[in-house]
Amino acid sequence: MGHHKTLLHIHMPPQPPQILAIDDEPRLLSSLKQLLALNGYVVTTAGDGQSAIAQLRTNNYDIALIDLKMPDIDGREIMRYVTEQNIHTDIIVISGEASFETAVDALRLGAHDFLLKPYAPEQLIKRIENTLERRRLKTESTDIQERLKHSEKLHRFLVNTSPDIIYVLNEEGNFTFLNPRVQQLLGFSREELIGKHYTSLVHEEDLELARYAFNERRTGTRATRNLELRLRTKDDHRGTHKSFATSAMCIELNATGLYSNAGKSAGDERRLLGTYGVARDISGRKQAEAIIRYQAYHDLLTGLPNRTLFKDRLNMVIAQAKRVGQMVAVMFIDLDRFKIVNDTLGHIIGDQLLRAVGRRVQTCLREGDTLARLGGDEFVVLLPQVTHRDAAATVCRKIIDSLAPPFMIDQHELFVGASIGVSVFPTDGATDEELIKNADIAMYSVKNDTRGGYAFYSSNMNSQFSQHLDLEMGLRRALTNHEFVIHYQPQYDTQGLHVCGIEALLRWQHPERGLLYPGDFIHLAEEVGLIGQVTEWILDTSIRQMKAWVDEGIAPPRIAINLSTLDLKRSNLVDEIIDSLDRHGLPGQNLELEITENLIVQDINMATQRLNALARHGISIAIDDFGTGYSSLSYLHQLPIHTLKIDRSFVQDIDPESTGRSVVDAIIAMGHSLDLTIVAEGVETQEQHAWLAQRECHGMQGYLFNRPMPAEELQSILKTSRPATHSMIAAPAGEE
Ligand SMILES: Nc1nc2c(ncn2[C@@H]2O[C@@H]3COP(=O)(O)O[C@H]4[C@@H](O)[C@H](n5cnc6c(=O)[nH]c(N)nc65)O[C@@H]4COP(=O)(O)O[C@H]3[C@H]2O)c(=O)[nH]1
Repeated sequence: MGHHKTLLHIHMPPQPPQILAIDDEPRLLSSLKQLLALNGYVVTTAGDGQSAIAQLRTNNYDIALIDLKMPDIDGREIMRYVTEQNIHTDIIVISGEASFETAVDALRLGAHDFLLKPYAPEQLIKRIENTLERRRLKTESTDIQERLKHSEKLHRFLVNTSPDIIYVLNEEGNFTFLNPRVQQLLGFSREELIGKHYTSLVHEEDLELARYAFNERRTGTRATRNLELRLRTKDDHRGTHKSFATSAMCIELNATGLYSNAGKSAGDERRLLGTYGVARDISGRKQAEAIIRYQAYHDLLTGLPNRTLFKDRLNMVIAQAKRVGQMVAVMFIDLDRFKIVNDTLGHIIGDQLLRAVGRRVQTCLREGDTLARLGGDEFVVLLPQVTHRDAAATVCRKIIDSLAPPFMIDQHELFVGASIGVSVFPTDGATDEELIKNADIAMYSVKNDTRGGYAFYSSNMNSQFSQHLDLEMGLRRALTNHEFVIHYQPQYDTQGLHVCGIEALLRWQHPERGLLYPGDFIHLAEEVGLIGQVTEWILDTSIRQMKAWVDEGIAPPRIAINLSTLDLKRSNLVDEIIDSLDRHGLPGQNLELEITENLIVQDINMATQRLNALARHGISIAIDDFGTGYSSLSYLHQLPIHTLKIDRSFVQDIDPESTGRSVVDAIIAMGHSLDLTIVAEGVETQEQHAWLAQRECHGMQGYLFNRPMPAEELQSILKTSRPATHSMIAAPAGEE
């Protein structure tokens, strides 16, 4: 802005006034010069009109003293020149003509003063001083005007470029001023709005709120501050602003009354002029708030409502159902094989699966039903209006059917079943908490018996559930409290004389419930993610036990340890086992790992890789429960398998004329042809033993010989038992 110059020159030090004296009489001119110099003025002289004009053109004079009558160019012409050229020199005419006309003429031509010859010197000095004083006042006032202009410009600039809408209303509430921002934010042009009532800009639902605020008359602390309002936007103004509601924009308003004598003394009359207001666009902030609110009420993974929103809706629905006497159903859905997918394929696939499940379940629901995700693989459904239980049952079946076809995720074909528990208001609970809890209990009962399917809550499920919870809590403590023990069951050779193998079987010495068997808790340990630690403990404990026996001079046969389906999927399993063997100084030849067929079939590549790594360390692999699983025999060639264990259900079916015989026959024949060791489980009778011995089954395990027993008991058996000649016996390191 070029105004700085104007502002600056005020502060410059005053210069001595410059005077040009023009007269054709040299004597007069020199005495004039003397007089002025004496009074401190800087004087230039010109003896004729020509040289006077030349001086005026090139120099700045404050004052020119002009004699009207001159031979060449007279005083009048000089004055004309000064006016035409817009020269800022004040002129004092000194004339010998005393006529009134001459004086008026001179003044009309632009002279500032008129002095009649002859004059007293002090008269001239007085006139000069007056003229200078007038000049000074004039410059000062131009400066002030300049400054005012400048500051007004500045304010206009501030108002016009303000990010906020700034407006002024008159006393009636009509717009008299609006800054250009209104057009950018709301789409209305200023011309359109000037003269209109403010209500034309306020969203209709906020009119009441805006009253006395948008047209605020109060001032100071009582005026409107930070009031949130919605303003209307022009219909064709969609998308140009960030507001999510296209027909409204959220603003924050500050407004105050405008009075005529604002800031003046108290006695003066205050006259209302209108309102001055500033409206700030807060749609960005509103949007951020909306996102935060969304996050607080939604599960970000699936975009479904979360527990908070679900409970909110459930409470509303319960209140309504109470009034009209209706039923409400809450379903608790738990995916059956989700954990396995998540543990083995990773959470990225797991997340995708959850989203896909959410989408499928949603297709089974109607508008008005709510599907929410509580976390993990737990979903809940709210059916707000249920006429009878069958309706809820139908939805359950629909959901189960919808989840039956495999999910294709990242080239994995994934099967996830669902267990659903249902609770119904008002019979199964009066509050949101109760209904959700009881649906959860019903879901657990489904999981416990069948897995997959649905069940309605019934009060006797409660005790089962609390037992389940107790068990879960107890299990978490069992490891640290040393409540696990291992029982060992020997395996005998064909004749049943020599111990040729040992199986380690886990027991839980529960502080209240006594000795628990794996069937009671292994599944739970898998579910709550404790199985890894449990396996590690069994491996370490049984390897240590073996080493202790070796050290005592007992040559123990190979020990078999059961792995859970989840164990083989752990990438650190192989290291864990080798570490444990190394730590106790026991060779891999002493160890056998029992795995089930299902595990291998699920991921044959991974199984091959891990089992080969184990086999390289001399560890042998046994297929447990052989014949009960997928029975896909093809994998047997690929894998380093050493032993097949015939499931006890077949062994116990070995009666004359029964089908069990032919199954066992087939398994044994196949084992022989593949050069595998065959061990029969659950041998309880002499007949079974005899029959198996006749078929040359290599090993036998069962109550006929021994039940699983504590280490000390087995130790005495091992001491008396002579090592069998069969290859199943591991040669203790460094012996033979
Ligand atoms: N009826 C009858 N049963 C007999 C006879 N002889 C042995 N048994 C039982 O048959 C089961 C044999 O173990 P499994 O098939 O590997 O089946 C095991 C195994 O799959 C699993 N398991 C046991 N210990 C562990 C372990 O440490 N880790 C893992 N992951 N699973 C284990 O739990 C299952 C059940 O173990 P247990 O209850 O100890 O049951 C054992 C054993 O006590 C008999 O003559 N008649």
